[in-house]
Parts: sequence; structure tokens; C-alpha cells
Amino acid sequence: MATQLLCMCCGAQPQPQPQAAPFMRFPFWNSVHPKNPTSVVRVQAEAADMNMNSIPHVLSVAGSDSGGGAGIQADLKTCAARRVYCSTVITAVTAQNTAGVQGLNILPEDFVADQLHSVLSDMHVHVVKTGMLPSLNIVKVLCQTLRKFPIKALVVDPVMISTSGDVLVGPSVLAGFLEELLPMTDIVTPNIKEASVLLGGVPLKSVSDMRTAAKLIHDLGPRNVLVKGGDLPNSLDAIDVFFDGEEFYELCSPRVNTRNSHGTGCTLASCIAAELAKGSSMLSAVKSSCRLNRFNPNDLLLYAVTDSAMNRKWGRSIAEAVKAAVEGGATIVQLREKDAETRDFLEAAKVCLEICHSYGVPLLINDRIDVALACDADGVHVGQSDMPARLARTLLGPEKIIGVSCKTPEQAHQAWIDGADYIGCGGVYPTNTKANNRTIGLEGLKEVCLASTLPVVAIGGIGLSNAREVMKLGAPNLNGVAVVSALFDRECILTETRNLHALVS
Ligand SMILES: Nc1ncnc2c1ncn2[C@@H]1O[C@H](COP(=O)(O)OP(=O)(O)O)[C@@H](O)[C@H]1O
Ligand SMILES: Cc1ncc(COP(=O)(O)O)c(N)n1
Ligand SMILES: [Mg+2]
Repeated sequence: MATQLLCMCCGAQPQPQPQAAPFMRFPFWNSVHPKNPTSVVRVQAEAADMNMNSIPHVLSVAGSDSGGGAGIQADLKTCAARRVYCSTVITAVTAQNTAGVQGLNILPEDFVADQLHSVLSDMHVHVVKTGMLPSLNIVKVLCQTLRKFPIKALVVDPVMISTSGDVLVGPSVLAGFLEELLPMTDIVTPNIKEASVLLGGVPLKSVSDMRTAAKLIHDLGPRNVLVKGGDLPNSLDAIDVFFDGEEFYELCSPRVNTRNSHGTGCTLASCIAAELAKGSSMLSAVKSSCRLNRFNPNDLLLYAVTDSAMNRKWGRSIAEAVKAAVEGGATIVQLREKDAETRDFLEAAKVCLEICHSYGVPLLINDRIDVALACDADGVHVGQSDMPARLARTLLGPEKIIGVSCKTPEQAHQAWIDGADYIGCGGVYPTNTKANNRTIGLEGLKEVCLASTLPVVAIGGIGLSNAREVMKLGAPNLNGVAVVSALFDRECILTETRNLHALVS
């Protein structure tokens, strides 16, 4: 059946290409734009052409969450964010919201089998990711189908109880996991409660228990195990334990103080599936999904911001200034080069990136997203009148660090919504590096810190004389101080940075 589709840009009708015989069922996919072959139609044709095997493809076999936070909905969003195609086989429909699960309707296993067959017999699926498998028969049907259709990897999130505490999958399913599914699994990702159920009820109370559990679950057949520690009591960080049969890895990220963690497990498992579909190794898929390579708020402790006018005044190159700052103990560097030529700036940024990385220090670029992308910097810092953080996130992808300058709780809230990683808050004290900049004082800083969900670095007129009083404020989320003149408008950057580092740590 040929659907009449028109080009989105000019309304022209695509012309079918007769030589594209194997795909005749989908004439639109095999058509080129009558006027411009590289147009929207071609892009859509390529994106839609799963048979070409070129588009990374995850099949999510999971339940629907009407609230959109977990299940199929989380999987679709995660795969889209990681730029991977996601098809879906729905196993159950839940009436669910942030408060809990109000209703559950399990689909008949025959219909789950039909959905599996429709997708797997037609498209080239690289990775299958499972979430809620609510009946033993559904587990059996899935295993039977997977034996018929070879895939690159099987990711199993053994969903049993929702974050809200509602039972999503009864104990009868356990036999299917142990006997059939786990032995064919490439990675299983239980949370601590699920790990305990898989092991017959042993409680997990510490990271050491999680390691033992990972080893025991590995003995049940899956090639890799990730025990997630989001719900581990009394732990400051969120720690997940990964075991590949030989080595243990503790993947540690700062715990976000929130009760809104519904869907975290589904998101993590589909992220791993998406990275595997793109061709990553298991370890790097897991690391990049646990965001190990990303931002650590402790890096904000001593944040050095370069200034071209000061470097000129003291006859230093940007690279010389940056080297002295990181040697002295700067924990993150931002290049703020307002008047450099683009090409010179790019070359300098590449050199600075090498210097910073040799000290394990992240490098951010002020405002210039193009330069950050071109030199593959760790991220950007944007002001309220620069590129909006939401667009910066779209342009830079999920991995890069994004900071936003904020003076008010409202701006801090917006930065969080827009997907930023931290906020720079100030000017705390009067400064001459920014003309007409309103000073918010320690009170203003405290107000923003209290309201912020993101880590905060204080900025504006901070140096040796007042850095300690800023840190002593003890405001929640305040992770450090950002400094311009007190480092770069001085004769010896190295000494100043060392002294300041001693003061704030
Ligand atoms: N409050 C939190 N702060 C930071 N990371 C978290 C938090 N809660 C969970 N995570 C992370 O989210 C992922 C999912 O873990 P978890 O919530 O334990 O799984 P599930 O959603 O299956 O219960 C893990 O990487 C875990 O470390
Ligand atoms: C349909 C469905 N699938 C999975 C989960 C588990 O997600 P979480 O454990 O993060 O609440 C859920 N709540 N709903
Ligand atoms: Mg969770």
C-alpha cells in the first residue's frame, strides 16, 4: 500500500525508484526528491530504512507507563536522546503516575509474540532491551523468539517493583528469569531489591554486599552484571557495581537529592542498550550510561576563568596562563576570550585542552559553542544573553558540561530545566571584569544556592581576601569559587592559585 506523502519542505511528490526492488513495500523510503536528492525526503528515507542495517536500533520489550517517566516511554526518550532508533513491544499497560501504580493490564503472551515477530522479522534490530516482563509465559515467548532471531546483545532490566513500591511483576516470573532469560543475557541491571530477589532474598546493605551479589548473579548465566545502588541506604554517592566476570568496577556519581527517581533504572538500561547498538564495548556503554566521564560537582572547587586583557597586560599567552593555573591547583578552567580571532582562539583552546587533560582538569569554553565543538572541549559556560542552555544542550549532546550564569532563583530553576550541569552565581562582590554587573552579595548567593537543584560556583570579585568567607557561608549546593583577576591579574599565577587552593580546600 503506497501512502501519498509530500515533501515537508516544498510539498513536492517523491518519485519512486524502480531499481529499489527489495523495498517495494515502502515506496516512500526508496524515493528521492524530484528536485533535490539531498533534501528532507532523502534524510527521512535513510532514517526510516532499517533494512539498510546502518541505523543503530534498539527493540524495547517493556510496559507502558501512562505517566511517561518509566517503561516504554522512558526507553523511547532515552534512545532518541542517544540518537538510536527504538521499536517497541508492549507487554503491559499501567495506569501510573509519580505517586504510584493505580492499575495494570497484562497483554496476552500471543499478542506479545505477534509484536515481537512483526518487528524482528522485518527490521534489523541490534539490541533487545527488556523492562517489565509481567508473566512467565511472556518471558518464555520472548526467549523462544530471541532464539529464532539473532541479535548483537540482550540487555535485561529485571523490573519487579516500581520506585513507588508497587509490585509490577509477581514471583512466578522468577523461574523464567533463572532458567531461560538470564543464561542468554549480555547484561542484567538489577537494583538492590531486584538483586536480592534474584538471589532468593538475601538483603543488600553495602557496596561490599553489592559486589558479592554481582558475582553470584553472574553465576546465574548473564555475561555482565550491573547492580544499581540508587536505593542503597546511607550512601552519599550513587554507586553502581559492574562485574564482567573478571573485574569489578564501582561507578560512582554524586547523589542528586531528590525523590523523583522514578524511571532511572529504565533510562539507564536503555542508555546501555543504545550505546551497545552504536557499537560500544560493554564497559564503555556502561560507563557512558552511568555518566562516569562527565561532570563532577567537586571540580567547581577552584574554577579559573581566563581573561584576554589580563594576559595581554602581563605579556602571557592563554596557554601559559592556563598551565600555571592548573599547576597551582585550579580544578576546572574556563577560557573567556572575548576579543580573540576565531582561528587563534581555536588553536589556543586545543593547546589548553591538552594541558588541562594532562592534569585531569576539565576545560570549558565561554559562550563559543562552535569553538567548544571544534576542539572537543569538555563543555561550555553560557550567560543569560548567550545561546540558551537548552539549545546548547541540543547542540552539544548529553555528555558535555554546561554551566549557566544565574543571579536569581528563577534563572537557576530554568538552568536546571534546560539541562545545565551547574550554575555560576554572582557577582558576589563588585568587580571590574564585568561592566554594569549587578552585585548580589552573600545574601543573594545564599538565596540562589538554597533554591538551586544544580551545584553552584560563586563568582565576582572573589580572591584571597574573601574566598574563605564565601565558602564559610556553608550554603547548600555551593561547591566552590570562580576567580578571574585574583589569579590572572597577578604577577605569579602559580603562587596565587596555590594560595587560593589552600584557602578553599
Ligand atoms: N538520587 C540519585 N542520584 C544520582 N543517581 C541516582 C539516584 N538514584 C538513582 N541513581 C542512579 O540511577 C541509576 C538507576 O538506579 P536505581 O534507581 O537504583 O534503579 P531502579 O530505577 O531500577 O530502582 C543508577 O545508575 C543509580 O546510581
Ligand atoms: C511500566 C513500568 N516499567 C518499569 C517501571 C520501573 O521503573 P522504576 O523502578 O524506575 O519506577 C515502572 N515503574 N513502570
Ligand atoms: Mg530508580
